[in-house]
Amino acid sequence: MNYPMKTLTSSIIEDRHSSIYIPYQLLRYFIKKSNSKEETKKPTMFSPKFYSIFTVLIFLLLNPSHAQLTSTFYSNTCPSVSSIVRNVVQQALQNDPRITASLTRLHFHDCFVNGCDASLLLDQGGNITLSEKNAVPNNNSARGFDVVDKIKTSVENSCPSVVSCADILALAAEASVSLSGGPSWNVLLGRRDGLIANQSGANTSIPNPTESLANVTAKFAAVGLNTSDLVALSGAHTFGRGQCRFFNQRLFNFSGTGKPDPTLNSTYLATLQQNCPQNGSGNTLNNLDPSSPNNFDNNYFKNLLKNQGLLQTDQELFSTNGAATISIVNNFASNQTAFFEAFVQSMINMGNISPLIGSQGEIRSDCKKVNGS
Ligand code: HEM
Ligand SMILES: [Ca+2]
Repeated sequence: MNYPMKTLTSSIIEDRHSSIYIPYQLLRYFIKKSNSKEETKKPTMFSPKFYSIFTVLIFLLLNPSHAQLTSTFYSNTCPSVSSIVRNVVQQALQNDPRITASLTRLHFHDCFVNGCDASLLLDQGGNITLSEKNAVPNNNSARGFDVVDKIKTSVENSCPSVVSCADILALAAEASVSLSGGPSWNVLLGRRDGLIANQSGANTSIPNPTESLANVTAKFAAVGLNTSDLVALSGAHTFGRGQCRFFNQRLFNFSGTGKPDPTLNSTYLATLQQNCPQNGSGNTLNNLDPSSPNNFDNNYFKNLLKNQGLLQTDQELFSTNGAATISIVNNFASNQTAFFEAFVQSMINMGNISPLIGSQGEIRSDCKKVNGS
């Protein structure tokens, strides 16, 4: 399935956050000024008006801050990058049914910290004193780094020093979703790799699974994502696993009540209590979507309607009184196409979080370390 980009030009320049908003307003000002005069002469060469418009246009062309990610970024330098990435993910999937989920999560954990700059992939050592890999949300949890390295090697073999690790994470997420039965889309590319990691940023910016909907919403808002993005992207919990330690606070003594979380379906609760006994290993794995654990579909939302969300933050999307997220969950539960379309748009939104572009950062040759270190 392909999702054509919306009529971009008008929406982009009307968008106050767009880097070309200010020059656009300037241009409007000059046009208004010229229209307000009784006789509207066309600007001729060497007239002051011509220079004003000319200056604005030159500014637009030269201002690097309006450069953006594009789906054609590697069409000349690495035209088959998408299929190279896809092939390696497909290979890995043959031995590990979970890998597509794990790779999708890596892009999320990268983008929420310093933007989508592959900061997550840097190993601790040398100038990297505190890696993101060792941050609480990632340590003994984030996985798939070995497959990212395989993808990078395969891409470097065809197109050395051209494709960033940040773009590889975005491409791997798309390949993962579509190989698991979800939508396909044109990934926007042109990100460059950062030179630093931000462990404390990872600890604070990535939502944790026991916080309130208000908190999670605020953490999404902090990176420019709204409530619809939150619900759509949470739908990624349609595949992959969660360890007991991330939700066992719900099972026996929820918030000091001495009882389980009341928004847990009783049959589902019994299964989870059995799989995650008190004083058992917190590392035992559970399917995030018990109804279709490896398929990218809208069952995640159907589960929420039945009080079968695994994480507290999952169930909160549907069970928080009066929340704006409830109607979105209902819509996605009843309409998989609506979910897929929203998911694609929100993945693009997430992939656009403060990318490094132009001459910022670098193209790492090894995703685990900054070049020359
Ligand atoms: C809304 C806030 C979110 C919270 C609190 C959250 C939390 C978690 C937690 C605790 C796990 C289990 C990790 C483990 O047991 O090791 C998990 C797994 C996962 N998350 Fe999220 N997540 C959120 C949003 C997202 C988003 C936006 C995506 C992607 C777009 C995503 C994709 C995944 C995937 C695919 C897995 C399974 C990974 C695997 O099996 O390796 N999550 N998440
Ligand atoms: Ca599923």
